[in-house]
Parts: sequence; structure tokens; C-alpha cells
Amino acid sequence: MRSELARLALNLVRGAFLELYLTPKPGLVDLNDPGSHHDLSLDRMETSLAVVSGYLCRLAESLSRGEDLAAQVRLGIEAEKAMQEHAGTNCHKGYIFLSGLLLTAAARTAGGGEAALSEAVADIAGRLFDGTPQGESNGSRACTSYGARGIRGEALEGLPALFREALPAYRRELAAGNRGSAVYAMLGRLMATVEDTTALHRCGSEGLATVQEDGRALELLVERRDDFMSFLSRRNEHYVSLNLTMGGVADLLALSFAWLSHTGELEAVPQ
Ligand SMILES: CC(C)(COP(=O)(O)OP(=O)(O)OC[C@H]1O[C@@H](n2cnc3c(N)ncnc32)[C@H](O[C@H]2O[C@H](COP(=O)(O)OP(=O)(O)OP(=O)(O)O)[C@@H](O)[C@H]2O)[C@@H]1O)[C@@H](O)C(=O)NCCC(=O)NCCS
Ligand SMILES: Nc1ncnc2[nH]cnc12
Repeated sequence: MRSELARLALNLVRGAFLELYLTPKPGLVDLNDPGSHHDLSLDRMETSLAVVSGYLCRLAESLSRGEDLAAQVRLGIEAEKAMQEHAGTNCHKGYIFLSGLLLTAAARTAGGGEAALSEAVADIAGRLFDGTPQGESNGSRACTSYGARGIRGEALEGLPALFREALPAYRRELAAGNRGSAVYAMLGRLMATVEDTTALHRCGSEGLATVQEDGRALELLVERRDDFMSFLSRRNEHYVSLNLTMGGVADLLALSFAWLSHTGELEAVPQ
């Protein structure tokens, strides 16, 4: 169990690096540019991921020792502070939460399948958010103004973006023999379905609608074997001109990469 959690922790770090380096991604930091994030750079994101890596390692140890949920929440809050201190900004706030939640759920469902994992996520989120006031974050304000569910809703529902959207999209594309485009099918599905509060906070419901329409367009291009890389580059320029981005999609893409890496489905040779 201890080594299984440590292995998942490593895959969660790997997933975040794979997301960061996937290029191009509209509005987001990638190998080409920082997208619509004036306060971010590749360097800063990598510094932040060093913090995420230490955090996930400590979290796996805490879970292996059988510590309670309060200890895991403390580690998450400490990691958010350390990220601010070392990277100077909010690089992976959503991912610190989502990756911690998945690891904590995995510790409770050793050997169980994805349905059990999703249920455990929802159960833990129910305990975390039961009666907790939302606070004054960008995401909470977007949830109030636009009636969105944001990261809390995603967690309370057991990560449907991961289990019901991204993973099936990747697996369908892989089953059709298209390993090279499977990641983009997954990106398209996430863009089309996530209620991204970063997009809402930056550009309102029009911004979120743009991301969702682009997600559907990307899915069509992938399906038709058309030039989706040029499409993504052009949309990056457009997002930068609007100051539009999709931090929630980025975090959920990282989580999807992480889980596929953990199951061995990312590798060219099935394990
Ligand atoms: C529960 C917490 C996550 C607290 O939430 P809080 O209300 O403080 O935070 P939000 O503002 O809601 O931010 C949550 C981040 O989640 C990402 N996100 C957005 N939409 C979704 C979605 N639909 N599903 C999943 N995830 C989503 C997003 O993160 C990414 O974007 C970040 C940049 O966003 P923002 O800060 O708004 O930045 P800018 O637009 O650049 O802002 P300005 O410069 O304009 O000001 C980036 O960090 C990405 O990661 C949202 O930001 C949580 O904090 C909590 O309770 N923690 C406790 C400890 C813990 O981790 N526990 C785990 C124990 S198991
Ligand atoms: N690549 C990325 N760009 C901006 N914000 C992010 N949050 C997580 N990954 C991100």
C-alpha cells in the first residue's frame, strides 16, 4: 500500500509536467509562451511543481501512517503557502487540491476500481465542504455570479470531468488506433465540458462559452484527422488578445495524464 501510494504520488507529479509541456494550449503556459498569464512563466511553473512534488510525497507518507483527514488538509494549506512563497503566485492552486484529493481517495480504496475511487472522492469532498463558507476567491465569486459549480462541485460529484469525460475520450481514441491524437481528444472533451471558473473570472460567460465551443471544434478536428495543432496555435493568439485562459481545464488535464500514467495507458506498449 505504501509503495502504491508513493507510485501514485510520482505519477501525479509526472501528470502535471506532461500537462505543462503539452504545446500549444490556448491561454495557458506551455513551451512556446505563458499564454494569458502575465504573472507566470515556464520557470515559475517548474518551481511550483517542485513544491507540488514535495507536498505529494509528504501526503503519501501521512496517508501511509494512517493520519486523519485534518492532517491532509493541513499539508494542502501548507503547500498552497509554499507555492506562493517560492513561485510568487497561484500557479497550481487547483492542482494541489485535486491531486491531494485523488491520492487521499486512493488510500481509502486500495485495489478498488475507478467507480470506487470516484465515490471516495465525493465522500471526502462532502466532509471537506459540508457547511464550509466559500470565502473570497476568484473561483467563489465566479460561482456566485454565474451559478457555476467550480472546483468544489467537481470534487463533490466525484471528479466527473476525469472519470466520465477525459478518460473515456482518451480510451475511445486509443481503441480506434489513434495514439497520437488521443491526448487532444481528451483536451477537447475537457474544454467542451468543464465549468472553468478561471475562464469565467477572466472573461465572464462569453469567455467560458468560447472555451467550450473551441473544445467541440477541437474534438471535430481530431475526429476528421484535420490540422488541430494549427487550430490550437491560432486560438492561443485569440485567447491572449482577450486575456482568456482555462486553469481548471489545465488542472484536470494534468490529473488525467497522471491517472493514465498510473494505469500504464500512456505508454506505447501496454503493461
Ligand atoms: C477548495 C480550494 C480549492 C479553495 O478554493 P478557492 O475558493 O480558494 O479557490 P478558487 O478560486 O475556486 O480556485 C480553485 C482553482 O481550481 C481550478 N479550477 C477552476 N475551475 C475548475 C473546475 N471547474 N474544476 C476543477 N478545477 C477548477 C483553478 O485553478 C487553476 O487556475 C489557477 C489560476 O486561477 P486564479 O487564481 O483565478 O488565477 P488568475 O485568473 O490568474 O487570477 P488573477 O491573477 O486574475 O487574480 C491556477 O492556480 C490553476 O491551478 C482555480 O484557481 C482549496 O484551496 C482548499 O480548500 N484547499 C485546502 C487544502 C487542500 O488542498 N486539501 C486537500 C486535502 S485532501
Ligand atoms: N499550463 C498552465 N498554465 C496556466 N495555469 C495553469 N495551472 C495549471 N497548469 C497551468
